[in-house]
Amino acid sequence: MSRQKNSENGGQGATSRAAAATAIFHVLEKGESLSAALPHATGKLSDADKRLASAISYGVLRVLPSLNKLVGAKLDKPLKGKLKVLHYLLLVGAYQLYCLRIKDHAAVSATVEAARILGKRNHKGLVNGILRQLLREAPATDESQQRELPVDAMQNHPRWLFEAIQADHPQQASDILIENNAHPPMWLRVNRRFFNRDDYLRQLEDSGIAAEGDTLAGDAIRLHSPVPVERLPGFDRGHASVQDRSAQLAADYLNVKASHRVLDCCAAPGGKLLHLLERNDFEQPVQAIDIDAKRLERVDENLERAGLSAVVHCADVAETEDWWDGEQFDRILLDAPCSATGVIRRHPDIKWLRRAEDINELAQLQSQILNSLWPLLKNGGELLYATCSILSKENQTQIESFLKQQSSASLIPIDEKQKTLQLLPGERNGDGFFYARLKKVE
Ligand SMILES: C[S@@+](CC[C@H](N)C(=O)[O-])C[C@H]1O[C@@H](n2cnc3c(N)ncnc32)[C@H](O)[C@@H]1O
Repeated sequence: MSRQKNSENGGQGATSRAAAATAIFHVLEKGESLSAALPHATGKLSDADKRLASAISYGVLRVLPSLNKLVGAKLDKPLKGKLKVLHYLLLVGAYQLYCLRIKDHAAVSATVEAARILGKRNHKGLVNGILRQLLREAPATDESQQRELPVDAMQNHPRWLFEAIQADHPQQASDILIENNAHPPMWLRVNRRFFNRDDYLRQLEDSGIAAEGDTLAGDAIRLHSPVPVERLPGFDRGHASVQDRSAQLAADYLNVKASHRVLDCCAAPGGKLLHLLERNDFEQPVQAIDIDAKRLERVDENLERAGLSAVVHCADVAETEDWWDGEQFDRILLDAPCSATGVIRRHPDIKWLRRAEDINELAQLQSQILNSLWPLLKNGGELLYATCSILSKENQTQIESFLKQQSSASLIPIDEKQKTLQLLPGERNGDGFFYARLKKVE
């Protein structure tokens, strides 16, 4: 893996290295997601330091085994207990030396100083010694300080996941593993209420942001390089939102009309809900449900930013008696809880947080939710089942067994070639996603 461009000179910024080590510690030792651990770890840091801490922690989790091997070989004995955070700080140091364009001396001094911030002043010598050993053994090859981290895409996945991907996608497995370690592009969704996509592309061009539209997802724009959202024209007024192109296809496949009574299950943080509302003036409010009150706050924020509204319930969607008023729906979007194995390039922590046994449990939960929702659909109505998984147990196999159980369910093919749609990570530059369109027949 070659180095990412990074403008930070690293002369200061020990706090960002300490924050990255702390966030990684919380993911790997406490089982927190990186998106939850980072805000805690970075707290009051400057925006630039937050960005650096984020880039380092995401990067370390992408190539964790490669870094563990590199650093582990330099330690006389493993760092355990209260010293474990130092192990993660060493990974943070090694990641900078191998994968970021930060001058060696700046990366080393900021990382050594971070040991003090982490309360390990007595171990500054250890951190310094190991990072300098790494520098000696792998001198940078040219003026750009290029140094290659030996990365084996398979090795950078847990074995169970490698085997599951291999079993479900034997032809594409090695491409999937490589994509999972890549940096994902930034996709936008243009709000049709304000602009068509060509207008917004022109605004981006005027702002010096290079971008292009997707051929299938009509509102999707891919930026050639990611930018902070504040740079996006009209972002604070809801003119555009960040959403992967694969996720944007839900708004097409749900096949809604303004007259429809629509239910969005598992709706937080509201990406697909907002897309539906941006495109349609529904005659009745869309109902949106999620079990997670904290994540539902994001739905409220997103609705407010876009000046749109929906009826939002905090409930377990499978416990329909707790929230359903008894009137059936024309359309149901079920964006089911899943392994998220299609979005590993965006959330590399998934590789280390998920366990093999989670997949069967998730498949059972998805089946339970599907079966609980089916009676809520009108005859002739449609349910769109979606996951950001690439594993068959949650996708094709799940839908096949549902169709066997529910005689009133039939599949509407995605197009003339495919009954359901399994997108793999990186396909058309998008995330891994699955869609099945189910219709209720009498
Ligand atoms: C893939 S995310 C949904 C993303 C969302 N549809 C969007 O487009 O922004 C899955 C959601 O399912 C929710 N969830 C999980 N189990 C649930 C349940 N039993 N009832 C309701 N929501 C659930 C989670 O809280 C999570 O927000």
